Amino acid sequence: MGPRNLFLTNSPEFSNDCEDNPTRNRGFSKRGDNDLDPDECMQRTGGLFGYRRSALRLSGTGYGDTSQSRSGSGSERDSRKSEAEGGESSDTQGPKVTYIPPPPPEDEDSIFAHYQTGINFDKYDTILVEVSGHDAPPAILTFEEADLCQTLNNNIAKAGYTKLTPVQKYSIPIILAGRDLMACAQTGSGKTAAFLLPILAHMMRDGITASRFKELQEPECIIVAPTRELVNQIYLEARKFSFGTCVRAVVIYGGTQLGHSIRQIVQGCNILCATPGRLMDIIGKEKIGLKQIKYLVLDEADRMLDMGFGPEMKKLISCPGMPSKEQRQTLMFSATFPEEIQRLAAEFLKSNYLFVAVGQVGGACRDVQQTVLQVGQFSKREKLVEILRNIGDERTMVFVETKKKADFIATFLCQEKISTTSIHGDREQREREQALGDFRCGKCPVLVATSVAARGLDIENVQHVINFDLPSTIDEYVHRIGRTGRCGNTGRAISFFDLESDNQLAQPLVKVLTDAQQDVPAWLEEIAFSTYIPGFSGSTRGSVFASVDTRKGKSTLNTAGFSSSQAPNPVDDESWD
Ligand SMILES: Nc1ncnc2c1ncn2[C@@H]1O[C@H](COP(=O)(O)OP(=O)(O)OP(=O)(O)O)[C@@H](O)[C@H]1O
Repeated sequence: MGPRNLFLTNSPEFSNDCEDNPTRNRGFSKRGDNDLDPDECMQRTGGLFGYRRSALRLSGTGYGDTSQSRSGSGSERDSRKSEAEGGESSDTQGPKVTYIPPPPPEDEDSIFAHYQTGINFDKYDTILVEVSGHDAPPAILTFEEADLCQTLNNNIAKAGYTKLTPVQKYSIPIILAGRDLMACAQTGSGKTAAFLLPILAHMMRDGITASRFKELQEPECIIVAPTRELVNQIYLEARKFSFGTCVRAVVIYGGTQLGHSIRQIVQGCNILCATPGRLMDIIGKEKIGLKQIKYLVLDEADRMLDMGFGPEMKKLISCPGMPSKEQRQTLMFSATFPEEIQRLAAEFLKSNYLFVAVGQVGGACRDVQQTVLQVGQFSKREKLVEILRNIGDERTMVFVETKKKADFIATFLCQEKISTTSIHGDREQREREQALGDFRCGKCPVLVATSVAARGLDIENVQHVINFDLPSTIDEYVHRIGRTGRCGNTGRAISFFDLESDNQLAQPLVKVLTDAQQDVPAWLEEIAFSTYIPGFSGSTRGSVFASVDTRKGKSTLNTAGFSSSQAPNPVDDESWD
């Protein structure tokens, strides 16, 4: 039997993958003493199905050293959603995790390495911005107006930032004014610096003293995000902007040795970047005290508050010592913010929080050229290979729906002599980081990923995103395609639309394409029309596509400070609502 046949027999296209209930897998598990990767726990506890190795053996497939060795780190059960999470929940049973991530490079050039803004960076200025809530401070137009300290200004310059992005123009003065904030801005438009810079400015103003070794550290700021790779990225940004200051940022996440996390913390910790599971474990071990918390940041906030992570976040804000919402500043950022999640968020925020929406809430980045192709399940692999051969060596992320399929497609592409690696929740953390590293440096220009890589990851030069499988929600689609077209650069997204399984997504997809001024195929419009649900607000399968702050009293401005009635609206306002 040739390799192709081998794959056919293993093919998820022919198998009936188990689909888990997303809530069953995550966020509700117990915690104890041992050092178990919460993510793996999630998969184990997810199903009362025990701990098994994947049936898909990859040895001898040519998938090579960039590939997945099956590590026994996860269960074979693939879940459409649990995986997405890439998730972190917490639990503490299972084998001891010994992985210690290599320390990031310490030299200044590496710390400040950055990629260039793209040709459309200046177009950000024309995007409409809505600010809702009372007494919002005016936007700033330049970094100088923010009046940050000299060290921060130096770091901003070394990072290559010369001009503020819209979300930064509005969020920085709001945070500097001490207000709570929910901010929604398109993917790749600089939300990370929008919260890091004003927090650091406050810390400098308050005269933070150098942290020292203590068994119990009391950070001033906690930043949580849904995936390990994302918190690590946020940490690297925090380290960059705090360079040369007394502020010490620390990162902790699942899949790494707990002892290593503790050692990082006890050396001093002002800003703690963490995935929820590891954070709660560390708090439980009394290595982190919450009394000094002044800033709580939820990045990818809609994800952090949904059914998967929401309970964990609630536990966090009710932990002993955590200052009440009146006593701390709570900041939430995302590119998508479904209305029902906005309502949940109110529990975390002061009642006078401000809401900043840059462009259409939940809208796709306009710098991404989106194409939707009708491709049936059985033609997808052939089409993928055809597209990848045309693309050549340009960096491409291929999203699939399940972990098993990620393994399968990555292996298949390697067999087709397309240098590929993969990232998903069943891979060991070491392998995940290796895969990301190989993709970042171009060693493997194709990264096959589940939704674990959909949010937040900022990788230079990703020119293409291919949705081999469309995700189950439109918000997920927006995040996935946002891995390209970042910071004013252009990118392309190609999505395979399967008439057998994707029709529910047609209507919100047409809306996202239209809002981003993309061509909408006639066949897709027809499907959207035939599946039209009156009153439907744009999303599918449980998530609602928000278009506004759920509260009243908004004012609409563009980044130059014009009201919406004064400024030309570049967006077709037609709504499915
Ligand atoms: N003012 C700026 N000038 C130049 N580059 C910037 C500026 N602000 C941010 N960047 C760069 O733009 C890239 C994207 O920023 P960031 O990752 O914060 O986007 P994001 O809005 O959080 O995206 P996502 O929604 O995908 O999480 C990063 O490489 C960042 O360093």
